[in-house]
Amino acid sequence: MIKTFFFTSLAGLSLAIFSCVEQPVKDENNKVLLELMNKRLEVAPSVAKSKWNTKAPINDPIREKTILDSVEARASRMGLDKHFARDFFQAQFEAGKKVQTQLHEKWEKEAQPPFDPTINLATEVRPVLDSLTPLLLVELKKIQLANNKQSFENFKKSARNIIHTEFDDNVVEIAIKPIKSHLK
Ligand SMILES: C=C(O[C@@H]1C=C(C(=O)O)C=C[C@H]1O)C(=O)O
Repeated sequence: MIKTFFFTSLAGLSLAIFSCVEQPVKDENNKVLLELMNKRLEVAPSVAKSKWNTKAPINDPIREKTILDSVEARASRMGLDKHFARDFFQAQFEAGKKVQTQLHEKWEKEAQPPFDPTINLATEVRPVLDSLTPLLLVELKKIQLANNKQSFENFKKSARNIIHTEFDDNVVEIAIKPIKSHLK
């Protein structure tokens, strides 16, 4: 009886210690990834403004291909699944383009004149996006390595908490979709 009690308590204690040590580490990984995804989305209004002024199309497949090719090469060097990396970045592009489209539709309705001062896409805006790429890849690698006990549903909840409310649920869903297959 005493022996059973002792072993049950020991098992309970080990479980408590294990969850205290393990869980925050994984949550922290997801938090950093989601914060970076949010930062990337926060650049979209500046991209939208610049394209509104210059009337450039929202979609730029050549620029996307350049980023994706470099992402694949970096992923391979890091031992990160290049298909996962590619899908993830394509999803970030789609989420960002959704934000840009929503803003252009709003400005269309409001007959928004060109913004002043003009923000230069190539020299001021895109470098911010490029600076986030290697940081996102490092966090993706952590997600790939984690033996995920955490469900996609939990990740989705964290995503909604961390990604700012100016980005609607649809934008969040688009951005997190490729993570689904990596969190059981
Ligand atoms: C952000 C831009 O708009 C779109 C989204 C991209 C992105 O999220 O990196 C890249 C190219 C465009 O299709 C851009 O043109 O730089």
